[in-house]
Formats: sequence, C-alpha cells, structure tokens
Amino acid sequence: MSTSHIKVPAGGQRIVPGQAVPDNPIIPFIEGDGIGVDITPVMIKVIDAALDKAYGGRKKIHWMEVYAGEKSTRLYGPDQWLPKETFDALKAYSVSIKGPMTTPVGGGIRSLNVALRQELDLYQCVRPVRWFRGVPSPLKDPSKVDMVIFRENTEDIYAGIEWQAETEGARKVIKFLQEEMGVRKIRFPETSGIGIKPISREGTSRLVRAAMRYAIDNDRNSVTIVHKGNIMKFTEGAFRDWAYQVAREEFGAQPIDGGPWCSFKNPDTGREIIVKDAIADAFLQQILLRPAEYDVIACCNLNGDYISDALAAQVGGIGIAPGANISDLYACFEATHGTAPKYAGLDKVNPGSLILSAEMMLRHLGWKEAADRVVGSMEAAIGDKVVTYDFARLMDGAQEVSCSAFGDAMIARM
Ligand SMILES: NC(=O)C1=CN([C@@H]2O[C@H](COP(=O)(O)OP(=O)(O)OC[C@H]3O[C@@H](n4cnc5c(N)ncnc54)[C@H](OP(=O)(O)O)[C@@H]3O)[C@@H](O)[C@H]2O)C=CC1
Ligand SMILES: O=C(O)CCC(=O)C(=O)O
Ligand SMILES: [Mg+2]
Repeated sequence: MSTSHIKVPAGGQRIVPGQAVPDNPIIPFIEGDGIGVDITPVMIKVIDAALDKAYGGRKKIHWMEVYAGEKSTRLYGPDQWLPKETFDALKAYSVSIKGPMTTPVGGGIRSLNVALRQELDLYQCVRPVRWFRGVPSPLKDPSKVDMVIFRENTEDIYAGIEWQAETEGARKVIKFLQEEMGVRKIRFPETSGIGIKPISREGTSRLVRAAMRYAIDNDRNSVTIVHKGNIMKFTEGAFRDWAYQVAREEFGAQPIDGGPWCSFKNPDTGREIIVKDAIADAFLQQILLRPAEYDVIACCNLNGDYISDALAAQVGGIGIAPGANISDLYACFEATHGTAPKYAGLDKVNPGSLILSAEMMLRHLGWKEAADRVVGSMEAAIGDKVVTYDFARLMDGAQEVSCSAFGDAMIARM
C-alpha cells in the first residue's frame, strides 16, 4: 500500500507558531470514527459559510484531510492507527481539528486521542461549558452554568501505564512494591492489575498557569483547583499544593483568612480573582446545586474527563460540548463526546460540539467575526426550536432535524 495519502491543498499556507495567521491557512482535519462521518462534513460546511459571510472570500480555510483511526487502517494498512505522516502534518501545520476516535474497552489498542495529546504535548484540554438559550437542561436555571475546564492532558492514571492482572509485568511490579517498597496494602496481589498515576510539578504548574492566564485575559471571577488530595495525597494533593504555589509565586496571590484560598488582582481590570480548591466528589454535587460559584476549573486528567461530561449534561449534553487540546506550539480542536457508534452514518446526531470546537479554533486564529457568526446562527437555530434528536426529545414543540439539516439551519440564519 502507498505510504502517503495526504494531499496538500493548492493555494493554502501553513500557520507558523509565533507568526501572523495567513488569510488562507491550511488546516488538517481527522474525520473521526463512528459519527465522525456525519459531523465532520457538516462542521466544514458551516465554518466555510461563516467565513464567507464574515469576510466575503478574503479569509478562507484550505481543509486538508489527514488520517487516523479506522479510516487510516483502511488506507495505510491494518495496524496503521496513527500514521507518521499524520503526526508530521499536525505538527507542520500547527492548528488542526479532529473527530472522535474509538478506544476499545479492556484490551486492544490504547487511546489514539490520548496518544495524540501526549505526542504533541497538548497539555491543556480546554472545555468551556455554557448554556445556550432554549437548550433543554435538568437545572432550574442553567444560565448560571458558565465554566471553563482546564484539564491536564498528558499525565495521571490516563497516561495508560498499567499491567494486566496475572501477567509477568503485574507480578513483577507487585513483587517490587511488596519487597522493595514495603507495600502491604494490595488486597489481592495474585489477581490485581496495576496502574500508575504520575502527577508532576511541571505538568501541574504549566496547566494551572494557563488556567490563571485565561482567567486574567477573560476577566473571570475565580479559579477552582479540583482534586481528590485527601485520599491521593502525593498526586492529587500535590496538584493542589503546586497549584496554590503557582498562584502565590507567579501571580502574587495573597491568602484569604489565613489560606489556603487566596486571591490576586487581575492586572488588566483590577478585579479580584479568587483561587480556591474543592475535593472532587463534593465539587460534583456543588456544580449542580451552586453552579454560579464556579468559573475556571483546573484539574487532573481523569477528574477532568468526568467533570467535562457531567457539566455538559447540565447545559444540554455532550452534543453541544466543545473542546481544544493546546500546547505552547500546537492546537488540536475536538468535541468532548466520542464516536457514539449506534448513530454512526445515520445523519442524526448533533454536530454542535464539533462546530463549537471549530468556533474555538476560529477565535484561536483571531477570526472573531466568523466565530461570532457561528455562535449567533447556532443560537438562532436553537431559538427557533430547529434541533437534532437529543434536544428535540426534551423540548416541547421542537422541529427535529438531521445532523446535516441542523448545519443548513445554522447557515440559513447567518
Ligand atoms: N475524544 C474522543 O475521540 C473520544 C472518544 N471516545 C470513544 O468513543 C467511543 C464511544 O464512547 P461512549 O462512551 O459511547 O461515549 P460517546 O460520547 O460516544 O456517546 C455516549 C452518548 O452520548 C450521546 N452523544 C454523543 N455524541 C453525541 C452527539 N454528537 N449528539 C448527540 N448526542 C451525542 C449519545 O447519547 P444517547 O444514547 O442518549 O442518544 C451517545 O449514546 C469509545 O470508544 C470511547 O473511547 C469517547 C470520548 C471522547
Ligand atoms: O480517548 C478516548 O477514547 C476517550 C477520551 C475521553 O473520553 C476524553 O478525552 O474526554
Ligand atoms: Mg471523556
């Protein structure tokens, strides 16, 4: 089989980190498995329309398909889940967008999504969660939900360092823990699988720094460090301590009532930004009961995964939950949801998450006018109760439309 399948579009230019974004950038995209085939073309159509409306042809994305997941195994060969040329393209073109990719449960390949984040060192997973007027919600007042999750994206138990139960690897690690480290707490050593949870000072500091900067740049009220540090003291507890340290040492935060909560003045607006922490289990009930008290959230990888979907449910579900994976050099935008296999190819699901991820990408490029068109047209379509099945089943008097028809409904309202 051929080893090269990427066709570089003529007439486009690379985005180079640190340089001005050209008017004709080449943006690589991965279609994605499952519902990727439904939502990705709709996202491209909506974004092209928004650019056209906003700039009348002066700014245009040159989309370049790159391959990963099931599609790349069909093109490159059966074990080619993440071909090298895909990685190379994501790096060379700096800004990209991807559909979801399947990860089998229990065995099989490790997550391609996680591999991408780790390989490109996309250490910030940024997931804004806010309510769009008219979207059905289980909350009495979903307008109070306006949070931005900063999830550490390269460490934690999510790094996939583990050994299967009853294998040579697991036996070796357990023997080491028992004999070299004096561990006596493994309840069933003969049949335990083992996972490792690395959390570092560097990994924590850079993530928390990004969350604080976001709070400053976007004039937010608070940053909450979410952790389970009472139980996992040297990983999640250290995450909390290092996070407060960043607040104090880099942002000049001063303790409130003796600490550990602290606050600092936003240097741009003069307003106070509170830095506080919450233990993850209690946090999950508080965001339901008192969502207005939370704003920017900084957390470790696994907690961020759970919090993302839980918070999305409060504002309509993962059909409308966008995200970005960001490093100091690269950005790869992707929805919060997965491949929803039972809906694959049915032209049924909500393309909103991927479209709003692309909207984040437009803002990242500095193309605010087009981003505003995307948000405005989505608000207008939902306002007219023209929605996909996920919202329609919870709304009175809704007109249920397909995935592609929702995209068209947005375009008609631009
Ligand atoms: N970043 C990524 O690429 C991610 C990949 N995954 C992978 O995806 C696969 C499937 O995971 P699963 O746990 O089923 O989670 P999914 O997010 O794929 O789907 C769970 C449910 O969420 C709802 N949903 C998801 N997407 C949409 C959408 N666009 N519009 C409306 N509703 C939607 C559906 O709910 P309902 O049934 O109520 O209609 C669906 O059944 C796994 O292999 C997993 O590893 C998971 C998350 C992220
Ligand atoms: O990689 C996967 O399959 C799941 C990832 C996930 O759920 C997430 O990043 O939110
Ligand atoms: Mg998830």
